[in-house]
Amino acid sequence: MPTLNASSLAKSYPIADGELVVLREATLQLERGESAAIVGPSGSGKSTLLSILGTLETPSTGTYELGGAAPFSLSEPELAKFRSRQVGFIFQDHHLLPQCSVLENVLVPMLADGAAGSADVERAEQLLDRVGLAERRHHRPAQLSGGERQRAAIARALLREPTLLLADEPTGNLDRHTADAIVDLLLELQAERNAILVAVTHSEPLAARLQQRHTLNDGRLERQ
Ligand SMILES: Nc1ncnc2c1ncn2[C@@H]1O[C@H](COP(=O)(O)OP(=O)(O)OP(=O)(O)O)[C@@H](O)[C@H]1O
Repeated sequence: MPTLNASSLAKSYPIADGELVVLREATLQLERGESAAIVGPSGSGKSTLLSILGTLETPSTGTYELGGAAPFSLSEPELAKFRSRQVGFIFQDHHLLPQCSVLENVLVPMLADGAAGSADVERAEQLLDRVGLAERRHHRPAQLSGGERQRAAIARALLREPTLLLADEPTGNLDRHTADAIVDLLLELQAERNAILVAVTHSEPLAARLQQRHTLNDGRLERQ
């Protein structure tokens, strides 16, 4: 069984005169260490698929297993713990908390289990060192450049050594040079940790560097 095993995922939302079908058929299988790009036109369901893989949304039909577990059969509190341990999220807009320092932001994934301990702080500091932000750990996100904020977001996503890294347009707000450096860093860290990476992107340079390429068209996912 592959580590990530998504089979015939579909998602629809109720609307006034029936239902809106956003995802019709998405099947995706990835082993640890593998990466996939999800490309497709705006509104084709890419973010919806990513939300299901990240267990933030439940599919209407289909099955999903990650690391041998079936997350959608867990209770809500168990699912929240599963998600914080197994999935790291990187968004286009970094989603860092503006009132917290970079170090505090990197520790946010520990909050699902209560407070962060001294070993967590040590790991967060090592990660910040690894992403080149050691000197910036007590700064607020507003004091960082766009590329530095994305480095902090990558460190946060990796803190719990998740099985799955999900990235939604991770280079969307960056210039080409900064974007290339962020992709380099992301792929290096993914390889070091043997994690799965799934990235939704309109960026051809990013998609070209991932192993699998899938296109979503009108809610149907096809491997190319
Ligand atoms: N909670 C919701 N309720 C109703 N419709 C929704 C909901 N979430 C998404 N949709 C609709 O589902 C469709 C697909 O949205 P989604 O954000 O997954 O597309 P996308 O491919 O990621 O688009 P983009 O590239 O523009 O971000 C859109 O028409 C959107 O309006």
